Amino acid sequence: MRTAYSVETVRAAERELMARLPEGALMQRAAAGLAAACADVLGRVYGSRVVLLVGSGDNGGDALYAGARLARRGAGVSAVLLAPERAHGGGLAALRRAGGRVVGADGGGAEAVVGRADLVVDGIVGIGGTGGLRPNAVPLADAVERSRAVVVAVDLPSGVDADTGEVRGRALRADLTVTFGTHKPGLLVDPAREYAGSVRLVDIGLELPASAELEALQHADVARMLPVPAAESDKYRRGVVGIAAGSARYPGAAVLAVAGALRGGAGAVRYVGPAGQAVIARFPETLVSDGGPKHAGRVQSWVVGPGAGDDAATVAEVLAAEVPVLIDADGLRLAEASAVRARRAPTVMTPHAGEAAALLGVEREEVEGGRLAAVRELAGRYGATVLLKGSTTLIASAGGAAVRVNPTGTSWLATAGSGDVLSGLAGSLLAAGLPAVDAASAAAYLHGLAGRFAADGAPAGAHDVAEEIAGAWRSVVRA
Ligand SMILES: NC(=O)C1=CN([C@@H]2O[C@H](COP(=O)(O)OP(=O)(O)OC[C@H]3O[C@@H](n4cnc5c(N)ncnc54)[C@H](OP(=O)(O)O)[C@@H]3O)[C@@H](O)[C@H]2O)[C@@H](O)CC1
Ligand SMILES: [K+]
Repeated sequence: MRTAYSVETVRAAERELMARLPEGALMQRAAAGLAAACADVLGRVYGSRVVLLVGSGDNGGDALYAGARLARRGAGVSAVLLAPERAHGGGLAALRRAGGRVVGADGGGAEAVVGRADLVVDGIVGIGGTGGLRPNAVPLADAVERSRAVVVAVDLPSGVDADTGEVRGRALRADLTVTFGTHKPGLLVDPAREYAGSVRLVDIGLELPASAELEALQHADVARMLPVPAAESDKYRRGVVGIAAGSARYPGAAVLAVAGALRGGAGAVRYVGPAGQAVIARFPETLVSDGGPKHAGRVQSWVVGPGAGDDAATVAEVLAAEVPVLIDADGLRLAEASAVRARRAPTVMTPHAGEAAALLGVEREEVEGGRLAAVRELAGRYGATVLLKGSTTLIASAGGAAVRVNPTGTSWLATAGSGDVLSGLAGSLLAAGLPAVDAASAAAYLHGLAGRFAADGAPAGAHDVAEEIAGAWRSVVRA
């Protein structure tokens, strides 16, 4: 499991550690890790041209000490000071001793130096930052974008919000971010994550609490969650998932939700709704019934909503069931908030940004810009586990535990019907007995991998994604 901690927690851990170490030791650890990463990126340090963008705090200090290390190995290092009178004194002295030079930020000279750089180190601001880049950094950011230099961000790309992943204004785009002690939420959540490039974590010895702000599952975590049928399992013990989806107008949504559900580990899939013919033609193993959910027979979980059109009665009927329920797509619009809140069995809601915005009564851009706040707010309001789909899918539970961020997503998944497959898959894992947050996050993980396998560099349809779930499952449990 990869974890991320808030700035406040990082600061507390830093204070505790600093009290036990000689002054400056922590910064030296950070700078050593940063210099090593820069050397890797450069390949050949000797003779390379390195430009440090240095702000007013310790983030700039890290950059200066790392620059000194690179200068001692023969790099030509120039530091651009954005706040000359507040630049880290020790770091500046170290750089000068190593033969580095200092360039003023004003007057255009700095931009010319950036234009000739092989490597730019962004030490403008780290976890002490608020808001986007300040005006005097903007011409430099332009010069960096125009240049062919590789950009390495120190701790965070400057201009992004460490705790929320928001980008309120201009930020510097990095190819690599070297972060210290732990990931910060902004490195895992869009839009900030996109600015970070790849992320390298340098251990500086911080001791962090057990519960993190964010968690990103990895293969081994998902493998532990996935159901394994025992010798004596019958279909009810493996779980039966009910799918109440599709309409005369959208029969395909039912087919795709069933396709996902059949690959999710439940022992059987029941379908109720007007698309029974289409479902059975494609998947003869489905148990199709034409009464409503109440008359469908025993299920251990329900999925309601994909392609449901305006069938509010079915949504209400499903919400009254005392088994875990997943609400998706049209179901999110049709569900009564009070009926969701009144449920005692777990509820999972799977909105994309537009649906989440409608539920919260805000603009879509607000959700996209502040995904972490939006998913937490929805989970709290509905007393549900909420999976907010997107380039970084987030899963929050009502209790306020760590938010999960799915690391396997791919933009190829932004295709019609892909969400229907996901809801069937997650519903199936719920029927198999996974806790709501695990069912939702394991489903997102497998779905993302399946999307990557299906696309493999070329567009793929939602049914292709469903077919690759088995391959994704195998790759997770065999890793
Ligand atoms: N924690 C750890 O374990 C370790 C931390 N280490 C390092 O220290 C870094 C944190 O250092 P830090 O506390 O000095 O803050 P930092 O980010 O350099 O900001 C400095 C000042 O910048 C200003 N400012 C604010 N917003 C701004 C903006 N948008 N654009 C421009 N300027 C802006 C604001 O001052 P203001 O101008 O508002 O008075 C703020 O106080 C951390 O990221 C890591 O690299 C490692 O060395 C070792 C282990
Ligand atoms: K930075």
